[in-house]
Amino acid sequence: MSELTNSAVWHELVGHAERLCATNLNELFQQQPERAEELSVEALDLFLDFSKQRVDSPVLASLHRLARQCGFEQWRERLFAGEAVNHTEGRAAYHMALRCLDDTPMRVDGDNVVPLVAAVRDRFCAFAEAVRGGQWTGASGDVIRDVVNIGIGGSDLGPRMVCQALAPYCDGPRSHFVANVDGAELSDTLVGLDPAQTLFIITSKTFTTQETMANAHAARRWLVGRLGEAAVARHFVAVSTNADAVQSFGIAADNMFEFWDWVGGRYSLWSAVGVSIAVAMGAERFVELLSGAQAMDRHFATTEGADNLPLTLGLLAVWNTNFLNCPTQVLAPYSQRLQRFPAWAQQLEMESNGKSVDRDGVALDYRTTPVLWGDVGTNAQHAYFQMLHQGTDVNPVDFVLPLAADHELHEQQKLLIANCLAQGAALMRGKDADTVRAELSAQGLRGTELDAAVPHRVFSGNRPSNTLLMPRVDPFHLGALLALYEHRTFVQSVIWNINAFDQWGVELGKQLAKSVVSALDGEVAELDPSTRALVARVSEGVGFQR
Ligand SMILES: O=P(O)(O)OC[C@H]1O[C@H](O)[C@H](O)[C@@H](O)[C@@H]1O
Repeated sequence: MSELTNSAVWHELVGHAERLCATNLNELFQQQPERAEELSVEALDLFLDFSKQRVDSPVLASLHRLARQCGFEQWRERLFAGEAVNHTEGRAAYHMALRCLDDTPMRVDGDNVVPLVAAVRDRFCAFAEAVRGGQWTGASGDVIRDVVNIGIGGSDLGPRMVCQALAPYCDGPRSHFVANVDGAELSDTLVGLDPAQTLFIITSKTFTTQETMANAHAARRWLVGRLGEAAVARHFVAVSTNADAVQSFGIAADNMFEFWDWVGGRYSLWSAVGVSIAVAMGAERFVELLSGAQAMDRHFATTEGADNLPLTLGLLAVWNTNFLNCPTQVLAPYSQRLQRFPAWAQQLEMESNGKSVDRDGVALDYRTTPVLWGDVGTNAQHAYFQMLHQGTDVNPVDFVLPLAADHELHEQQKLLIANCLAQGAALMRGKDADTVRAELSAQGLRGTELDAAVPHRVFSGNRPSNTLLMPRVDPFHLGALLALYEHRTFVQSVIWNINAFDQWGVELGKQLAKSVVSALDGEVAELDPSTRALVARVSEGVGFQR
């Protein structure tokens, strides 16, 4: 047994879960009439209602004791002090320094990185403004109309999601994102683009990622084939920590924006990785995004206990995962603008906390991250919400609801809001057999027909959810929302005693992809019999042509 699962507070929480098994949420509201007011927390106009979670005051008190026992305050201090919390890579996880917009020193290995960060930000923001203003032109003097970010994982998901979420603020050149090594994405993107008016931003922390390099070289060939080699300097810039690889690719140091190894890929949209955002919506709005995140950092770093929003969200997730044994966690943004938010959060959460050994490498005897998934409401209601309401597993939902619309279709906004609130209510309340029976009887059903119909229409209810209200999807509040989820992820990692900032689990597949490429090229490669047989089959021309 681990120290964690053997601790008194862990046992206490297991006991609470057993106790609450017999109580449903509707009863909890009867026992605690002020529950809706009491089980809520607000920061920066983000209002979290967690009264529909299966918790009561003793559970919350134990969860906060668990956080103390796991050294939450000390770990938070170490994170904000720039210590090497990512110990398997010997690095800090200091994305908060990227959104430090004042002179507060933030040190990594004794060096204040804030001036360095500000200098690079000034450079890439000035570049973004020059592209937007038409001072940075293509090789033939044309204004840039289309910007293509080529990157994958953290070098894609963040900027792609932000540009979609803040589309109404994007008044610069059109932005495009290419991630997949499947050439279909790049080919489709290039259709209709004029090379003379197109700028490529090659975004890769390592500048060695196979997919990004393949797409970058293909884009380079496309451009050089039309405008000649000399045009590369005006049509390609890079964002990376690897200056040598950028130069070998043929991008001059002047056209590279750097970041640092203490910025994890999935935490990097705040760095020069966000240059595509700055080009799309302007430096001022990009800085607004940063300031929302910085405000959430301050809230997280300085607010104690139950008033701390990311801490609350993190502890609720731990409760649902480890004590109520919920297998997955659903994200349901009720906002078309936030369509890519679940994809971004998937990398954030599952790449950070998808671990099965603790910080010392010892196998865990408790679960870490559940599967995180979801899509926008109301679409998701007409797809998989059936399972959320009546399936055998209980999957807690985070409803994220921006209130103000940025369009004139106010009646539809009302419908959107109503649907979001109704889904949380339905998951919680359910509908019992007596109610169903009465409804069906009123419709004239009788006897065996009635008996047969009832079970299919019963909802067990008692299914937990959070409702997170935000005023609107604007740069400041989006920044705050994203930082909230980043810190929630960190809180969970502290409870689980795992390193949230490495991702060794993605390496093996990358290595094996190289072996498979060799095998497809007819070279000898060490492969298991199953994969060798598949290679032989695709090489014979079934669905694959060299
Ligand atoms: O930015 P890059 O170095 O190209 O990395 C892109 C992505 O690929 C890696 O495999 C990691 O799993 C991600 O954390 C990273 O964001």
